[in-house]
Amino acid sequence: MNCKYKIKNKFRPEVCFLLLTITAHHNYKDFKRKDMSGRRIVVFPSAADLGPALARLVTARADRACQSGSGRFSVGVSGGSLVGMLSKELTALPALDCSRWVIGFCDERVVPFSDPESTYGLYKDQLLCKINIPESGVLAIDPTLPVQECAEDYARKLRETFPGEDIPVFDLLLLGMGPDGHTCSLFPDHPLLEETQKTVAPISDSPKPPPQRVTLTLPVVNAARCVAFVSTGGSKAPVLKRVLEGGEGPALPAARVVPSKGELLWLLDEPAAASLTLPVERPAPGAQI
Ligand SMILES: O=C(O)[C@H](O)[C@@H](O)[C@H](O)[C@H](O)COP(=O)(O)O
Repeated sequence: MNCKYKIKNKFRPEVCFLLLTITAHHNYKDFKRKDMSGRRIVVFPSAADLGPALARLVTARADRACQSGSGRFSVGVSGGSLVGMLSKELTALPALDCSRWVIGFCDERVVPFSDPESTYGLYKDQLLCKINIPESGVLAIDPTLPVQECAEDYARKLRETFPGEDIPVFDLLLLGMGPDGHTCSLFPDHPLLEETQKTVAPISDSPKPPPQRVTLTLPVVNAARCVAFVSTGGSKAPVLKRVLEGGEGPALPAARVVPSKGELLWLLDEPAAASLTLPVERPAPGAQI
């Protein structure tokens, strides 16, 4: 068969139409998965089903980051119920290599690490002591400092960890959301929601105890390459509807997480998603999200 015929045959109109149809279907599927703001809402039957998918997301983004220019994976973690889920799922993975990971805290309570309220303390016991992350890869606060100085010291640590970046760009931030719509330690109607200069801010009047905390500010959260909320349980259903589908009054803190360039994922279980009416994804068991 001469070359000319081969080329002619390969690009027969029906072949082109088939290729175009497949490409369009793939793009439509991808477009359909993301709503207009590039946000994806992924719903799992239960928190037990969500956990392994979260671990797959973290390790997939870690692999991607470690193979990128930086050669490392920077992830910010939150407290609350995420500590147990993330620790359980990551420590269950065989041969997880965290040697090039950097773990920061999206927010932290200014209490001694031995205090059961210390997010670092909980992660240290449940995760950090069980993975091969170097000590230099864990960005913990100095809880012995007064809250203002503690925030300034943490901002310094971020500057050193993300040299040359006025606003540190994490590869992945894992956020929770309270029943009042707070995330990190950014609470409804709090002046910190308007903070645009600081990367880390102190708060001394947290409505969720303990009162003294430090938190990443929205500029840092919204600079991340990927932000994934993890929210489970029926108690979150009403506020999730307001955050994801809109409602009266000023935007709640979780609704103000709109990454400027990065991806936004909401990982929910069915009880938390029960009040939603907008399109969501329900992945097959074991699917990569
Ligand atoms: O340290 C904290 O308090 C958290 O970072 C906080 O922002 C948490 O993510 C939400 O309160 C949701 O917590 P739950 O998932 O436990 O409801």
